[in-house]
Amino acid sequence: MKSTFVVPDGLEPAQRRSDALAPGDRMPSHNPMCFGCGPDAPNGLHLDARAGEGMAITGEMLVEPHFEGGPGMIHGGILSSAFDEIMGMNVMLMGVTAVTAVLDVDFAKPIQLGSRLRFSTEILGTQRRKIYVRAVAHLIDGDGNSGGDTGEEVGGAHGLFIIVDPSVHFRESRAKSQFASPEFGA
Ligand SMILES: CCCCC/C=C\C/C=C\C/C=C\C/C=C\CCCC(=O)SCCNC(=O)CCNC(=O)[C@H](O)C(C)(C)COP(=O)(O)OP(=O)(O)OC[C@H]1O[C@@H](n2cnc3c(N)ncnc32)[C@H](O)[C@@H]1OP(=O)(O)O
Repeated sequence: MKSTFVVPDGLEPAQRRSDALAPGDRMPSHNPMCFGCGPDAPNGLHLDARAGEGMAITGEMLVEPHFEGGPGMIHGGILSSAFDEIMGMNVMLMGVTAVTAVLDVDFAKPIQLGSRLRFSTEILGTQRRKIYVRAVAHLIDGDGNSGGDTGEEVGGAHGLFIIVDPSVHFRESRAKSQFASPEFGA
């Protein structure tokens, strides 16, 4: 994978929260209408994410016909959104609220509509409020074999997430959401 994103040396290891989900458990959606993970978002990605070992998680999604960019191909913004979402969900393992400051995506290979993608993502470490995350996307083979990253690697990403106080960060916007829960300052 090619990237110009710089991960600083000397990161602190990220700490998994004591009550984090067990490996293999489905990661809950943080908002039913979230474009990335919300089950009720009508045109959303419907990413299905599972907790992994350590500071890692995995996720899967189907490249639906309405995710088209070039003829028969996924739109680059859709793949970017999927990386943003899956890395954001990864940060949930730490039990903090963080927002994306930088998203760096390597569109390594074309991805056709109808493909199934498997994401693997891991928190690399932290530095004060900064959380560095790395992800890769593989095709799942046509037999539905999602047990491992056996398919072709088609993309990669880095994310820099910044820990925020949700009661401050979402103070003005949360009234616009039907689903803002108390931790967002409701
Ligand atoms: C879809 C939205 C979901 C939101 C989720 C939130 C909570 C949900 C709960 C659970 C989450 C579960 C799943 C999440 C799923 C998906 C996640 C998607 C996340 C998003 O999609 S979210 C939307 C896009 N996102 C934004 O809407 C952010 C707009 N933005 C800002 O709100 C500010 O910009 C902020 C807060 C980022 C920083 O502002 P600030 O004032 O708090 O902090 P400050 O500037 O002091 O930076 C502190 C340190 O970060 C370094 N730093 C900052 N920016 C940098 C950059 N660009 N490059 C390199 N370093 C940077 C500084 O250099 C300093 O570093 P140092 O410690 O070394 O000094």
